Amino acid sequence: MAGVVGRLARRWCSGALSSPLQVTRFPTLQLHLCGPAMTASQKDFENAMNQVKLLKKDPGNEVKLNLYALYKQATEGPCNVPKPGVLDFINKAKWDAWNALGSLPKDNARQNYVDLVSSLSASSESPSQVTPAADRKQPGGDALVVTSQDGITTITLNRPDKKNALTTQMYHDIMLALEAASKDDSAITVLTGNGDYYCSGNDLTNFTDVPPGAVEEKARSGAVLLRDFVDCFIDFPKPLVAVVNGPAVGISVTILGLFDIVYATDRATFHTPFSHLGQSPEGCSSYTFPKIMGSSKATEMLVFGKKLTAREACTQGLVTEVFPDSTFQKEVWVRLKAYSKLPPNAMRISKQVIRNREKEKLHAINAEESSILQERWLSDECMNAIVNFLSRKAKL
Ligand SMILES: CCCCCCCCCCC/C=C/C(=O)SCCNC(=O)CCNC(=O)[C@H](O)C(C)(C)COP(=O)(O)OP(=O)(O)OC[C@H]1O[C@@H](n2cnc3c(N)ncnc32)[C@H](O)[C@@H]1OP(=O)(O)O
Repeated sequence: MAGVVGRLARRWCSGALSSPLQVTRFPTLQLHLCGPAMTASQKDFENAMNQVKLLKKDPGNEVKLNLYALYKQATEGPCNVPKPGVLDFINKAKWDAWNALGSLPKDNARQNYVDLVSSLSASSESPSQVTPAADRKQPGGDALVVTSQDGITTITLNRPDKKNALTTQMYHDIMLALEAASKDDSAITVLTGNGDYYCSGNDLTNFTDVPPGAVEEKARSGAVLLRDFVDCFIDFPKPLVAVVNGPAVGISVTILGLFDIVYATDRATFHTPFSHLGQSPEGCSSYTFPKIMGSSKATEMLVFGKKLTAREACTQGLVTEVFPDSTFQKEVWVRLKAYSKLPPNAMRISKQVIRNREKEKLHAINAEESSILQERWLSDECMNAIVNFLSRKAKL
């Protein structure tokens, strides 16, 4: 369903469909500063277009028409195309909605569009009231959605139909998103997932389509990608929070040791089945996990693939706090919004004080783990496990 809504949302945003309602707009920091008379900026508008992609509920045809009409009015001005024929129902409905806006100025239409999207976001169950950062590059389609509001930049894994498995493109995009978040004016950065999973780890199809004779090169470039990816987490300068909205597998679990806070729904599980996959730990977990939970508990997870419940992971110190699934989103975002109002420089510096003395060591561990994994990817154990998954013979 989310995928369908997302696809529809893209169509509206590209002007194919569309929208208005008078609603209370959700104020951004920028608009607070500018005062109430300001209208939405182009950036707010583009943010709102991105936000539509994250709506979990289909808002219904009337709202879609409103969105369409406001989008057209904001970008092209008053309706300027011939009225479609009476039997061309869909285009006529769209034309009527746009035409009904009359001579509404573009600025007002833009503002109304932002207001409407804000009201839809607030009433949906997704991380509430976050507005996408329009200036962020979001390549690779919508598999990654970056949003920014209230001092929080949120990076959302958005492949719910694939349990948010990470494609190579997504690794690159997450690095770009972290790079941008490290420099933007947000105080806190969040990683979360859309749908019932947080993340099912590395997309195992990353191992397919390797031309004969190119396996070693693929493993080498994979190890470079992994190392660069994990380095970005080691070096990330602001408080980094994982909002674990469901089960987590593989690399999405191991890198949690590099986050500053991990909030989890009680539905989440934490699973690192590396031996089952013929692989070995990454994300600095060979160091962070024993440090966090002691070496025998870390061995149960990383060597024997023991799956932890959210509460077990919290007891072991991997998770900061567990929330009932029914109130998870609400409680977590209220908490994070409060934290995001703390002085950002103080938070950055305190994070540095806590983390910096470990950085060099973590980079060395990351390099070592990546190099070991490069060898593992070439092993029969690993290749068999991937073939078994892809041929639907084995799941975790
Ligand atoms: C040499 C090349 C290197 C490339 C680049 C490397 C970059 C760095 C790599 C870092 C190392 C990382 C290691 C890990 O993360 S190990 C963990 C890998 N993950 C898994 O093994 C999970 C596999 N998935 C499952 O076991 C199950 O899908 C799961 C238990 C997660 C859910 O089961 P459920 O029954 O609820 O749902 P489905 O299986 O039906 O899943 C729905 C669809 O999603 C697809 N899916 C899910 N997870 C993955 C995945 N990890 N990779 C690819 N596809 C995945 C699944 O196939 C279904 O798809 P279809 O609907 O099309 O069948």
